[in-house]
Amino acid sequence: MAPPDQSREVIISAHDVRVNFGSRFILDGLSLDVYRGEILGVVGASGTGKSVLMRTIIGLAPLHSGQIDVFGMDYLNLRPREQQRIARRWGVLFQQGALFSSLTVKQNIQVPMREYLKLSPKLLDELAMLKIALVGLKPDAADKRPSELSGGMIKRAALARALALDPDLVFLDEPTSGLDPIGAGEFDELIATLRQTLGLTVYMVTHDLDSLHAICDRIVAIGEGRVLAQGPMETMLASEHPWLRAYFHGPRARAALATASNGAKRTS
Ligand SMILES: Nc1ncnc2c1ncn2[C@@H]1O[C@H](COP(=O)(O)OP(=O)(O)OP(=O)(O)O)[C@@H](O)[C@H]1O
Repeated sequence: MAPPDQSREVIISAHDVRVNFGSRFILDGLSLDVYRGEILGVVGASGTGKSVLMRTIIGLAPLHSGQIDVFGMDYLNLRPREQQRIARRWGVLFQQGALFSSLTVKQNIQVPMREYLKLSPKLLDELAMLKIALVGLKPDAADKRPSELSGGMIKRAALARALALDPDLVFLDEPTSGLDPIGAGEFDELIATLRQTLGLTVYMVTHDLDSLHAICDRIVAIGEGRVLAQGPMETMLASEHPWLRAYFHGPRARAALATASNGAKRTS
């Protein structure tokens, strides 16, 4: 494994993380670093614990042992008030968006704002409309409920909610799953643009090889409860691990690689 990069600021540092449900350890000695400003892609076979790791980092799944620092703080062992202060510096896009179905897009975006900020209704509306524009939704999406939105619009609305508090860090759980290739490509571009313009650090769980090629600076491959490999795409392509070979050299991977090197449109 590559030595830690001392020259870059570490935003998330996970060390020897173990997470279990009953007698089964999903994560068993996993260590990784996430650097400021990077887009990190987290990959692994289905059920290897990618979502569990993301949820553990943000305190939604119980850590059995190990250490996780976020923004240099041992988040899980802070007092609730300090945890709140840290948590408002990140936004989360859960799988399927996880929007409140009874609320409009605007109201969904305002949920974290109401929790953390004391603002007038007028300002809350203005801020929500700004976020809606930021993620490329039309203003008329504001008053729609999730059931009235397409899959791509739901992802954008969920991203707008993740950005509600101007976070430094966003967690994205399979942001392009369920989108058609064009929609997925546009969503990748949006993430890359937001990283650039807002200076975000992006932690992205994904199965999408096109996304990995198109926008990820580094990739972490998870399996057997730990990190199998981490580094840029070249490191993944050079790995001899059987799962990595199958994943990064299979037919879908070849198509994604061809797409990336031609700068062409995605394949389905
Ligand atoms: N609350 C829970 N209780 C018991 N088992 C759980 C719980 N949450 C997750 N698991 C188990 O942990 C394992 C890892 O789940 P996780 O959702 O992290 O996988 P994943 O790598 O994200 O998979 P996918 O790529 O399919 O989304 C699975 O076997 C899952 O059933």
